[in-house]
Amino acid sequence: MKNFTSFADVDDYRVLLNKALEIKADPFGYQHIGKNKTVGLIFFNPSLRTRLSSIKAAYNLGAQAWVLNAGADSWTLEMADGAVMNGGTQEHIKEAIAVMSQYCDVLGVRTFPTLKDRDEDYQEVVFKKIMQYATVPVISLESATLHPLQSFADLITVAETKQKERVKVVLTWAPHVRALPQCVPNSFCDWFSEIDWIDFVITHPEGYELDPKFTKGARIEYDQRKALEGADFVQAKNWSSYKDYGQVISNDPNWMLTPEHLTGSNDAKFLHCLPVRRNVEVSDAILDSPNSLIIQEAGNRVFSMQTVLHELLSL
Ligand SMILES: NCCC[C@H](NC(=O)CCC(=O)O)C(=O)O
Ligand SMILES: NC(=O)OP(=O)(O)O
Repeated sequence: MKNFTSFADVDDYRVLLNKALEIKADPFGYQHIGKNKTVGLIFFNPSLRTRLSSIKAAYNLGAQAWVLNAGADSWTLEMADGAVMNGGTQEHIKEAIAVMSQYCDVLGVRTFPTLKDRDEDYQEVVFKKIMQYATVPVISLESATLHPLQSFADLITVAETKQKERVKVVLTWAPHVRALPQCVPNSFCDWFSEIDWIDFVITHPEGYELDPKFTKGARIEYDQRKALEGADFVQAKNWSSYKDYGQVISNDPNWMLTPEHLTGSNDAKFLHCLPVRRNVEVSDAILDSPNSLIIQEAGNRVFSMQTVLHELLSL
């Protein structure tokens, strides 16, 4: 693994997953890996989990971490090649990333989608530019289209919780008050459609189909109840339309997950990447039930990041 930006960067998920479970069992057992190493973290949008779990992961490995909130903490960055910088932008991303690469051994980057220009978002224009100018390995802390550290943490959570060999995992769309990115569901599909011991089903209202590049032929069931039948795990998440890009084309409140929705499931355990809008996406009764894995899942963000850092700092 040279960088960590999607499932495709992982040589063998089984090896990575086993490493994560090993690291979780002995979090401080690999401190030689991070000795005298620095993890750089740059955020172009807000974060609670990714920021703090990344710092904790670096600490567990014996490395130091610094964080830059681009725009807020630094100069206003120019993204366009060939720009005449006589306006509001003060420093070009070209120098900024090259300079930050001087100050770390691995660089974590969070970008964001425009939700306006699908081509620009899905070509990962900003993220690719950063990768081009970085001289150290790059980790996606969530890009315009993917959130691999989240999906890896979700996989760790399912793997350590499941009670039987094969499990059914359902990704369900949920209502929301805003138009949200497709990163988390895209990434969940990118990872979970590849796991040989998972029967993976996606459910959403018609019109919310995700990019087939990420769903990779996974079963789509438009009837939410039917999709949830026999489910062992359910991950709820809102996303805006890919087809009618960035739009909220429908927002049926009946899609909000409640215990009643799960009566046909196999006592399904509940996942959500967080932050979650209570009683809009999911009811309190689900979030606060013993079947809710959301805090354990967020805890596993430390171990997904620590495992990835372990790989990239060992290069
Ligand atoms: N980093 C994890 C996901 C963050 C983001 N959620 C949000 O923006 C929620 C904001 C709100 O609830 O207003 C998303 O869905 O992609
Ligand atoms: N799940 C997640 O990535 O959360 P943050 O946006 O708070 O980092």
